[in-house]
Amino acid sequence: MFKNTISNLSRIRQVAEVLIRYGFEDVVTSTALRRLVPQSRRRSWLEGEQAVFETTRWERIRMIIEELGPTFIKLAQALSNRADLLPQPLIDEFEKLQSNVPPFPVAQARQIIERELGRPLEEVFADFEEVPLGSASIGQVHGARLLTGEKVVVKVQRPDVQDKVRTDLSLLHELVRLTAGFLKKQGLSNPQDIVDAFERSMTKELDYTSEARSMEQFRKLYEDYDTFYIPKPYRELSTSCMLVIEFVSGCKITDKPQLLEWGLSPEKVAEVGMDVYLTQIFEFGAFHADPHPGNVLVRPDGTLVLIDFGMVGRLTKQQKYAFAGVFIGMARQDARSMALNFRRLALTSEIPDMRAFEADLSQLIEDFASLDVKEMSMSDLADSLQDVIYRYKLQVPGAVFLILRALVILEGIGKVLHPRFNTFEFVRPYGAKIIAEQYSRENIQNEALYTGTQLLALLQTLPTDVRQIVRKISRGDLRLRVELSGYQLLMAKADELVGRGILAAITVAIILFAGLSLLGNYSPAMPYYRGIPVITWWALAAGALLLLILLLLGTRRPRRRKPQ
Ligand SMILES: Nc1ncnc2c1ncn2[C@@H]1O[C@H](COP(=O)(O)OP(=O)(O)OP(=O)(O)O)[C@@H](O)[C@H]1O
Repeated sequence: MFKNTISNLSRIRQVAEVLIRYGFEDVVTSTALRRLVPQSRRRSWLEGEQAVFETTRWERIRMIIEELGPTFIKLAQALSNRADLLPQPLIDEFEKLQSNVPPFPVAQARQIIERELGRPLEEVFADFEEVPLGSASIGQVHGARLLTGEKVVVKVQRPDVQDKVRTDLSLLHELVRLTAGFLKKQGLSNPQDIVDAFERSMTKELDYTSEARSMEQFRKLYEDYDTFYIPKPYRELSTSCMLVIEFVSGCKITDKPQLLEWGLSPEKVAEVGMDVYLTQIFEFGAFHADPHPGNVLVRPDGTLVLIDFGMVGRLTKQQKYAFAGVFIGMARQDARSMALNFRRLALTSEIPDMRAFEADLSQLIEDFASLDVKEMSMSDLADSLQDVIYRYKLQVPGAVFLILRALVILEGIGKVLHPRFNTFEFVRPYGAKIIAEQYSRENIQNEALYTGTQLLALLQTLPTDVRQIVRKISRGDLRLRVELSGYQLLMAKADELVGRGILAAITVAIILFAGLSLLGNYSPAMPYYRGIPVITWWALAAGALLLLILLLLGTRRPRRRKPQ
């Protein structure tokens, strides 16, 4: 506890120092510097960081995040598709956030490897490359060769990264708690949920055994594919902060000159890439969530290789059908079906104003229908769908955002390889497949079996439950406690409705009685009718009519309001 507080405090100091160094405003005032920075360090900051002051505010925010380390970099990357929350120039900067950060010394990497293996490095590896192949915010990757001769890569986590991320996450939780009111006003109603989800994904990314498990799962799913390969993890040499994987050689998928030199068709490579991804999303419901070009390699024989399974998205079968249903609804220009599938997809199925929601989806369909297929872009569609999700505060599974982001990245890759690349042409056949799968005999049987099992469970417990109730009734000690939420409101409403009903009944009776009697029997010569002056009957009828109008106005339905 004490240790936590101390590390939190020292991290707060570090964060504050970085913020002050880069300045909150476009110019760092010398007064602010004088007050906050000791004389000895003031000059070096001003001289050493001169370039900082020539940058824009958005660039400076990106630099601050880069300097604050892995947690903030990953958070900014996760927020880089929230166009509803962040200004576009900041999103552009966040997209530049490179995972390439300077490597840490190889001596430290060796130390970590030996600690994790529990023996000297030479007892496992015949060679170990000193210069890393890549280094990112969480770890770095070294090439190596096992004593058995196999070429491998060793992914080693940065020293203390787990502690640092834990401290940052606790700071983030605290920050969100303190600013919840402000964030709510900015339209972010569930910041704590966002941080929770982020914490879950960071925790997974920090556990390399979870990455190894995902690789094994995907290797199994794709074992029959000869156009696609996933390298093998060496589980016996891996721990939560060190991962040994089979080495694969290949070029980046976007390296068109290299593909052409190998005699491969870039268009074909793009097709295979898209196919592999769409099967992950629409068939397996589990997908590699970070398909940036550095993670998708191509071998000289054209086989596609995916590396880095640190972030994997998953959809349940029902979520998968609902997600596909949104796309199918759109392709069929059916806003209602799109809306219903969105509702199935949302974790809370409440959509306050379904009609307005459907109207907005109709508009979205119209906007896209007016485009030529060539003009359609996945990134525009992803923006529009995300906009609808945020506007109606739909709590859709996080995997949905990951899919949209992955499809946008893939579209970018496709366009590099194939000038006329169109994501929608690839997605279309999957729609038909999904419909066929959803209504397959097997699925219907499974659904029926599930419902049947539920029913059976109910029938099994029913006789006992009924017997118990009957016994209580016969003993006279059955008590019912009914709790209704909004009971008071309900009763007040009921009172009001009963009052209105009686009034309406009386009014209608008077109108009928007075009106019909008068119309049937009235003659101008008649001063009285049934012993009452005719003028009184007229007054009664007019009063009743007025009452009826008032009643009708009172029961008028409130006007539908569009959510903001
Ligand atoms: N199995 C492999 N075979 C060959 N090279 C690899 C392999 N795995 C990783 N690399 C190299 O190491 C680099 C970093 O690997 P990886 O993407 O797994 O690490 P990371 O820390 O998650 O990085 P990032 O966040 O940038 O994706 C890759 O870009 C690639 O050059």
